[in-house]
Amino acid sequence: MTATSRPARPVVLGQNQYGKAENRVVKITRDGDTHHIKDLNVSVALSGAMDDVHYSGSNSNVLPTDTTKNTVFAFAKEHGISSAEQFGVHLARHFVESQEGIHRARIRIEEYSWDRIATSDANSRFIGADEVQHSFVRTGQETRTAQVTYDGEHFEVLSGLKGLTVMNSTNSEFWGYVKDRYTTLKEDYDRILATEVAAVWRHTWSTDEQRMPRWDRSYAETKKHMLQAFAETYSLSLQQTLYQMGARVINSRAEIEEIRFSMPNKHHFRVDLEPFGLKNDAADGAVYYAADRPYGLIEATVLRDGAEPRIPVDMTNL
Ligand SMILES: O=c1[nH]c(=O)c2[nH]c(=O)[nH]c2[nH]1
Repeated sequence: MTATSRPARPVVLGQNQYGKAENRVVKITRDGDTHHIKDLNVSVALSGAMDDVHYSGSNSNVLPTDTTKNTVFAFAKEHGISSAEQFGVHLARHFVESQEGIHRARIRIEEYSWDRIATSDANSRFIGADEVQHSFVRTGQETRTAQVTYDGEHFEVLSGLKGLTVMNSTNSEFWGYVKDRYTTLKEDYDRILATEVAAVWRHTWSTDEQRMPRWDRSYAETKKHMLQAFAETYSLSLQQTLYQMGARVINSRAEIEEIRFSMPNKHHFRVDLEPFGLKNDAADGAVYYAADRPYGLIEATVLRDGAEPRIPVDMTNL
């Protein structure tokens, strides 16, 4: 070693996890001639005593990712899928409790929903007035999400949705903001407010002993409260609307103590039609240019007072 050479720095392994990502599992349940669809995208991430596989290549603690994939499909068949959250709880518990080397499991799920195709064809097999029992169209609505983490003692369940596009064609203003030498935006006293809501909310439920929420009902109610608050808020900013949506959920749902939103402001600009001698006032029903980018991006967490903020600031992967 020369006087100037330095010893190699010791290197250590940091956070690590592994598993099979994006298992696309579709489960059909037949109720007589009436079929039901559960369409999920399930990602498994496991961690625990995994130093050896990284340092020496010993696989003695490694449950293959292929096995985690098989487990997802086998559980769908053996136990069914009552809700994304329930399925996630079941899988997370299985991986941690069946494998000594696995200490933590995180299951992320996206759920795609389908609507029944309505038809009036007399030859079709109907459920209700005119719904076919086995023909569906993917709804253009939101994607439901769930993330379940289990460490052997506590579960953390984050439910959510993304792609829920909403618009108020009035009852929105934006004025009184800071103006500097670069500000050109005109104050607006009657504008369109539109956004594509992405939200993640954290349940207080964390162990088997306490009663589990009824996941599907909790989801439906949470979405309803968000939508009602969006529709009922006379908005002076998207930030204010976001807060009202979160507050409505926290005040209405005891099982939820934190909710985070990421909401792009889908700008609709009133078109200047003066060159054509046309007035284009909101009050008369205006024509707007729907810009897709750039967009304002409004993000915030709303919590029950005293609750700890635990939903990650960047929730794009949840
Ligand atoms: O609701 C809004 N919030 C803003 O912060 C903002 N900024 C902007 O240019 N338009 C808007 N609208």
